[in-house]
Amino acid sequence: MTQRLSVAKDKLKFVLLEGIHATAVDALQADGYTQIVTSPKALTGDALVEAIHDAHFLGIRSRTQLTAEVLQQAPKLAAVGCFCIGTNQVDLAAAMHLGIPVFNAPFSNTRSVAELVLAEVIMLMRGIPQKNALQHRGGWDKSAAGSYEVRGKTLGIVGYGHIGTQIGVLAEQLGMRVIFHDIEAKLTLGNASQVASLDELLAGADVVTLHVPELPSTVNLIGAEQLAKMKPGAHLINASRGTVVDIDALADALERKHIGGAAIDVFPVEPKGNDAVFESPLTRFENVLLTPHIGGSTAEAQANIGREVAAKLIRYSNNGSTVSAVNFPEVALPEHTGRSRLLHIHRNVPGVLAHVNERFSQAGINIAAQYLRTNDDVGYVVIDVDSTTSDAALSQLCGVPGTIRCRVLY
Ligand SMILES: NC(=O)C1=CN([C@@H]2O[C@H](COP(=O)(O)OP(=O)(O)OC[C@H]3O[C@@H](n4cnc5c(N)ncnc54)[C@H](O)[C@@H]3O)[C@@H](O)[C@H]2O)C=CC1
Ligand SMILES: O=C(O)C(=O)COP(=O)(O)O
Repeated sequence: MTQRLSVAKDKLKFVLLEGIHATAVDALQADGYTQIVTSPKALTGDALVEAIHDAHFLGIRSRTQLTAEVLQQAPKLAAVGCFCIGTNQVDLAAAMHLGIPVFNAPFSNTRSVAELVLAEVIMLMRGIPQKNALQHRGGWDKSAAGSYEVRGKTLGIVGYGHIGTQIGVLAEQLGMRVIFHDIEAKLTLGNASQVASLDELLAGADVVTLHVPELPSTVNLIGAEQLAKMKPGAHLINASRGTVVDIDALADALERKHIGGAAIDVFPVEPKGNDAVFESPLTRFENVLLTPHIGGSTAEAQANIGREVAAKLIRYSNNGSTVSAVNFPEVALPEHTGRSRLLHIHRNVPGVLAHVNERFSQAGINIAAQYLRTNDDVGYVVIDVDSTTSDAALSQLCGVPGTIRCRVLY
């Protein structure tokens, strides 16, 4: 049956920043959404607030910083889609308290990162970055000195999640020995083995590659102390987040030639756009492969991410489902049942559901179905009622103490 949303699809505004792939626009249009504003750039400050002040849905990638202050200035915002893996650029707690679920694409670009890292392992072990730089200057260094096969060498993976595991599998196919360190006990794939500590990994690996999220606990995870524990001449790869490595300490370790080379894709401060200047203490080292945060930037990954995150925003908009939201109670919902559906987001204080049910009962409103999930801070309840009672139901629902947001979906 045709679903009639209480707000027509052509009244809902989607703002997609940072050059999100056209597959996202295609998916939204195919579902009947017409108000889609796109921008190739990340926005900051007043420009960001101006762009999203009347948006119902917002799509970003890794650069747009959604602070509590910014989110508060987007009163209509119903959900955020991060068209990438990392969600550290969003104040997730603030979004949750404002009743805004945040979705991401947890694995659409993992293969792209894994392939790049694998290529970098080989490039670093062969000393290609410095040979390439020399040759661009007219030099010629045909020599086997400092150049090694990866077969039989040890790859140390820090963070054995979606990306780390794929790299482990691919590296073993090249004949590498794989060890990893993770704060969780993990199912090991292939012949990989989990070592007891970060120190043990650093002491045993010929190449260390980082695949942890940005968290308070991963800031400067690799600093001077950790670099000193790496084998002399070993290589470091970081395609996770810039804050994970102390760049000055890395520059120092490279200067002293304790570290043989590095491949760095992410930086503590990244240029705001392709027309901005890149500055880093690492630019002076020819044995460092520098890339502009393109680990996940392939045609395949971006097209898949566009479809995947757009589908999550569409499902939340059409149906209310929060499955796979990263900051919100996850409620899985059946498709449209021919009744009216009401959404209620509330502070998770005792008695909210009792209040809802008491109010509905007193108003003579029959609840056909009710779905509830809570986390420590917020609750999300979805209620299906007979369509003739939806107005009365909404006014009861919005009067419940602790309400953050309430609306009729259809
Ligand atoms: N350069 C790029 O373009 C891209 C970068 N990324 C970054 O890569 C990160 C990792 O991605 P996934 O593998 O998908 O994440 P994931 O969540 O699947 O895996 C992360 C792993 O790190 C582990 N971990 C967390 N803290 C740790 C610590 N202190 N020490 C050791 N292990 C720790 C977790 O237990 C988990 O197993 C993302 O959070 C994102 O920031 C992701 C995609 C593209
Ligand atoms: O997926 C991620 O977390 C990334 O870092 C990729 O970010 P991007 O979409 O290329 O800005």
